[in-house]
Amino acid sequence: MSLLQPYFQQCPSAFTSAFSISCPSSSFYLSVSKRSFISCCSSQSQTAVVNGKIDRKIVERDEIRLGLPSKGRMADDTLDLLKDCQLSVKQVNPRQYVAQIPQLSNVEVWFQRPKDIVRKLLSGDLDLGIVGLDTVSEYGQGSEDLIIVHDALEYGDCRLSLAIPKYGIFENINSLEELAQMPQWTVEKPLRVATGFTYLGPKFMKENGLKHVIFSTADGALEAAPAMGIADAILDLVSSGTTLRENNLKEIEGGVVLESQAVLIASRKALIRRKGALDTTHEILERFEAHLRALGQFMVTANMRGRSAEEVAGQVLSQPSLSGLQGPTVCPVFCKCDGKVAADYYAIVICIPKKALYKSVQQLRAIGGSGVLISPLTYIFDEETPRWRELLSKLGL
Ligand SMILES: Nc1ncnc2c1ncn2[C@@H]1O[C@H](COP(=O)(O)OP(=O)(O)OP(=O)(O)O)[C@@H](O)[C@H]1O
Ligand SMILES: O=P(O)(O)OC[C@H]1O[C@H](OP(=O)(O)OP(=O)(O)O)[C@H](O)[C@@H]1O
Ligand SMILES: [Mg+2]
Repeated sequence: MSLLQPYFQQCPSAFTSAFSISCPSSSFYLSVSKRSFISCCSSQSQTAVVNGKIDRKIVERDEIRLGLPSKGRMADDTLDLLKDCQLSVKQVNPRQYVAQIPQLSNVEVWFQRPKDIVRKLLSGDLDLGIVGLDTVSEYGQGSEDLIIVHDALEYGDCRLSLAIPKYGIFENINSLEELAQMPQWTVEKPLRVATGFTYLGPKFMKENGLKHVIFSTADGALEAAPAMGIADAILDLVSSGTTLRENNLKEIEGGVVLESQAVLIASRKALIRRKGALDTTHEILERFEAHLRALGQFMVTANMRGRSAEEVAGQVLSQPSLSGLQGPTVCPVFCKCDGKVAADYYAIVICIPKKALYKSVQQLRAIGGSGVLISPLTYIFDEETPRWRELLSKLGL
């Protein structure tokens, strides 16, 4: 029953109809239906039952609502990303939960806890949001109304991973398979897993054939549960691994449920039905893509001797790390020799991946490049981002 507690507290009236508990032959699984999340939220949407299905009408409003994490480790990085994309959020004071982005006049920012962002997207109270993929997967429960618009915002990296003690009966257990085969787990005495992920946890165990498992919830400091004797294993987020190490716990092969980072998500209904939502999403997506793409690249200019622009371009393209985004830009550099204006060398401009910086400089030198200048890039706008095409196709547009 403890698993139900957090949801029950928020939503007592929805309790009986919203939750389903099933006890497959020898295990205990709990699932919380998608609808329960909808009914748990104080929705502004209007609900009707059409052909036995809930049809949620979209409530008219002029603003597009973007949910951002109000606290925790995602909050500052999210504001930094928006700022880097020239979308600074103007919040009058930190305790005010609504804010504006002057560059996007039709957008209203609402600061919420990450899990509430997902719940409010499902209920129609938000249109767009930024949270970790772990939160979307846990609280979105595969809802078709949630669309991942950008799946890699390059911060908030972590993984949802199963961990067990390094000591005692687990000393020689190093994989999920070995854990599943331990004779200790029976119907009467199942493997006890402490987690905040009560949807993804049971789903993962079921998919991996672990039969005798029981879950309990806790909101934080889960790593203490095995040493306290409350649980045998934990399922929690890991990034550096320090918390696990400091608590004598280890991850196991096959025990990663999900790799997560920050993502931009949207409500499908809002994108399709709310005026301006798709255009705003396009602009935010383009800005994110342009900024994140530029983060990984340097702009390189260099001088090269050659008889023609084609000859110089040919030399540059002969080097594997110098092909640039679409090939090199080659410009003649003119000088006056013996009274005649002529181009005897060329300036080249290319983008190179930051990872290949030194290799690229070596290759440029090898083909006679000199005066190599490296500058950071702020944005790379392509003709059209692949993610925008993907979004349109997910929406059937
Ligand atoms: N150790 C970590 N390293 C990197 N990212 C993390 C880590 N832990 C959590 N995250 C990411 O940050 C998100 C928010 O985590 P945070 O702990 O700030 O909030 P929360 O625990 O979900 O909120 P609350 O404690 O109010 O329920 C997580 O959903 C995950 O995507
Ligand atoms: O692998 P590490 O880098 O050590 O990070 C892992 C820890 O980070 C998260 O907790 P958080 O710090 O968010 O505290 P919380 O338990 O209050 O959520 C997570 O729940 C782990 O406890
Ligand atoms: Mg946390």
